[in-house]
Amino acid sequence: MSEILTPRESGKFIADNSIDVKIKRDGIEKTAAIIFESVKSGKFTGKNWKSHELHPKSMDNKAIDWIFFVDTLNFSFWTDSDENYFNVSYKDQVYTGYWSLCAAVNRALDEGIPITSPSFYKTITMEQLEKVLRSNTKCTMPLLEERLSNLHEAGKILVENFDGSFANCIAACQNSALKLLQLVTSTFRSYQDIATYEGKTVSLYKRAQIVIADIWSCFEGQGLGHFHDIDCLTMFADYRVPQSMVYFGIFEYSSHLMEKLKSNTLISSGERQEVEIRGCSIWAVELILEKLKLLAKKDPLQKDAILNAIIVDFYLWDYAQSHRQQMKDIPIHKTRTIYY
Ligand SMILES: Nc1nc2c(c(CN[C@H]3C=C[C@H](O)[C@@H]3O)cn2[C@@H]2O[C@H](COP(=O)(O)O)[C@@H](O)[C@H]2O)c(=O)[nH]1
Repeated sequence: MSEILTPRESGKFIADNSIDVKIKRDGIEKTAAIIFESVKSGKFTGKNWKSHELHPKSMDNKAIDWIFFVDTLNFSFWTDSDENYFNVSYKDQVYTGYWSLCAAVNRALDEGIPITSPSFYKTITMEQLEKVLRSNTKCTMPLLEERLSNLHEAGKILVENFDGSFANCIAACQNSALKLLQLVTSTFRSYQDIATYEGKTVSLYKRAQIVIADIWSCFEGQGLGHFHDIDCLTMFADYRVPQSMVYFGIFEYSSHLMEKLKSNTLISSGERQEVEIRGCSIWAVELILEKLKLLAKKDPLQKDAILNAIIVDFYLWDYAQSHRQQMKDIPIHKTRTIYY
């Protein structure tokens, strides 16, 4: 296999050659200014991750195994029609999408099921997984078979090679995010999120990067969550952030692509248009970050603000979650995949 471009190199290469997705300079400038104001006002910080009621609050191995379990299943929650949506009730709240996965995991733990322990999920049965992920509706989370095999693969490797916890994978990487990224993507097949574009092998590594970002967020950059090179990560190329990209005027889709998305046409994993949406997401966040850093440099009070692709990504993702109504006419791309 030809040399694999890093996610950042992949983002630039794809954006430079993209046909159906254009990145708009003025959208970049405007969004950087909006995010900067939000960071400046303290409304948006890296602490948002931990403030969510479903995310772990402790900074220990239990939290690490929770995060790795969730991120091993953190993909493809969209359903082909709204009435088929599954949802999970937990502590008097109803959750959908990514949050329904988190709610289901916490519900299972409350029920005494050690769902996040690799020694448990390495041999989990489909029946047990269906019970853990059960929905209020008759619908199940998509790709259950793939979720089961991801868990069997990850559980087996962690028990046999890392003494039963993902914490030992982190400990083997001398606080380097890059080393941990390389370990995760070379050890767990389900995290090998790469594609071919214009003859080159590009990497998006969405779940491998978000698991590191989630641990960094949960540990507030300390202890096992301290990564001296955390800024080497890019954003996490999923199907939700592109909605924000269109909303903020950063992305302009060709009419051909927009018609395809609006007609709910499935795009297969690795297809050119899918890779362009994901690669341009990565590059657009890099361009926003570059502007953000310039704004912070000019503002003495903000010169020490924590600014990286993670913060920009979380802002855009959380914005899409809290502005569903405003974004309801912006279609997501529908690719059924285990990678995001
Ligand atoms: N780029 C990016 N993609 C993210 C997340 C998250 C979890 N974010 C929380 C954790 C920390 C942040 O502060 C957020 O509170 C999930 N996803 C992806 O979204 C999709 C699910 O969407 P929906 O069907 O609407 O739930 C699916 O591909 C999933 O893999 C993120 O942060 N960034």
